[in-house]
Amino acid sequence: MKKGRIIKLIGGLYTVIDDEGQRFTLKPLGIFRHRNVQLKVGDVVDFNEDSITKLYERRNDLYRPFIANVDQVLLVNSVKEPDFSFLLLDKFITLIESNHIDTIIIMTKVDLLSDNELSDLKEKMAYYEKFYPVIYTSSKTQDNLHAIKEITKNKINVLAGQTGAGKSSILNAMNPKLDIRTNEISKALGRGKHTTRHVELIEFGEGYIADTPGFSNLEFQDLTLENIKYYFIDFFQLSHKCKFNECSHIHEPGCEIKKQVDKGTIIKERYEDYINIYEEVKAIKPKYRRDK
Ligand SMILES: Nc1nc2c(ncn2[C@@H]2O[C@H](COP(=O)(O)OP(=O)(O)OP(=O)(O)O)[C@@H](O)[C@H]2O)c(=O)[nH]1
Ligand SMILES: [Zn+2]
Repeated sequence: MKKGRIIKLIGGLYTVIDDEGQRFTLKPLGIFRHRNVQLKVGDVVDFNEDSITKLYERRNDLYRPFIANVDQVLLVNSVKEPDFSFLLLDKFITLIESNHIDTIIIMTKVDLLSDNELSDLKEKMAYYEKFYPVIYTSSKTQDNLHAIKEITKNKINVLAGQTGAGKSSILNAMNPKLDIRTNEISKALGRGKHTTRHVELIEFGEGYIADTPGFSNLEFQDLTLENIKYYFIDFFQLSHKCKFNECSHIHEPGCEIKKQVDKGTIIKERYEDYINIYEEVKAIKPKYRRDK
């Protein structure tokens, strides 16, 4: 009996890799099907010569992308082309937090900004650095790639970020062995494969990354209005100071969050994004329309 991790699924056969990096092609025992358990890429399993025999408990379990035991999301933002957007950043963070996964913020294409532009952006982003690791990089100049290597070591990573942000380029810069042109990686990143739920873990520095555009579609269907305030972890940490226990930080008197926004300790972009996301979720959840 051996233990390993599922890194690939093709035609009902799973590729499992053990601690020594040896790969095995296996099928699952019938018990999984009988119990209606679907094994996923990322799963930790026991196996014998030809079959997967046991599934270990999952740390987390995503449906889109179809993957288990993700350690962290590398949220890729371009500082330019396309322009950096606080709203997009906060939308992605909200979705990632709602899945209880760690967020690493990657700010890429820094080669496209002047020193002044970059230091202005860094000043604002310093607020986020209190809550999330923020790494500035450029796939073009290979600037600071070692910081990405360090933070992804021995982890299962998923990429996220808007189209054109520079995700494939980071993949390429981190894993030149892959030697795939960016647009081909784009294909490998799952374009058109959503329906077949293809996911594969590939080597990324000294860790793994899923070759899927995780969280690329910013859908808030699964969020509830009441929970958004928990996904803004900076708000959550201060919320015990709000006058009302279940303060939504929007219209209640004695709201600590609004106080901090006025004082400038919470940047106003962050608060505006919260309102924006709140209103968006409210609009897609008809049941909230009646009472408000
Ligand atoms: N100057 C500069 N250009 C970059 C950098 N990284 C990526 N690009 C360019 O930005 C464009 C988009 O990069 P991709 O890596 O394909 O972006 P992506 O996030 O994978 O995009 P999708 O596949 O559409 O999701 C390409 O033309 C890249 O050459 C960078 O660090 N500096
Ligand atoms: Zn409040």
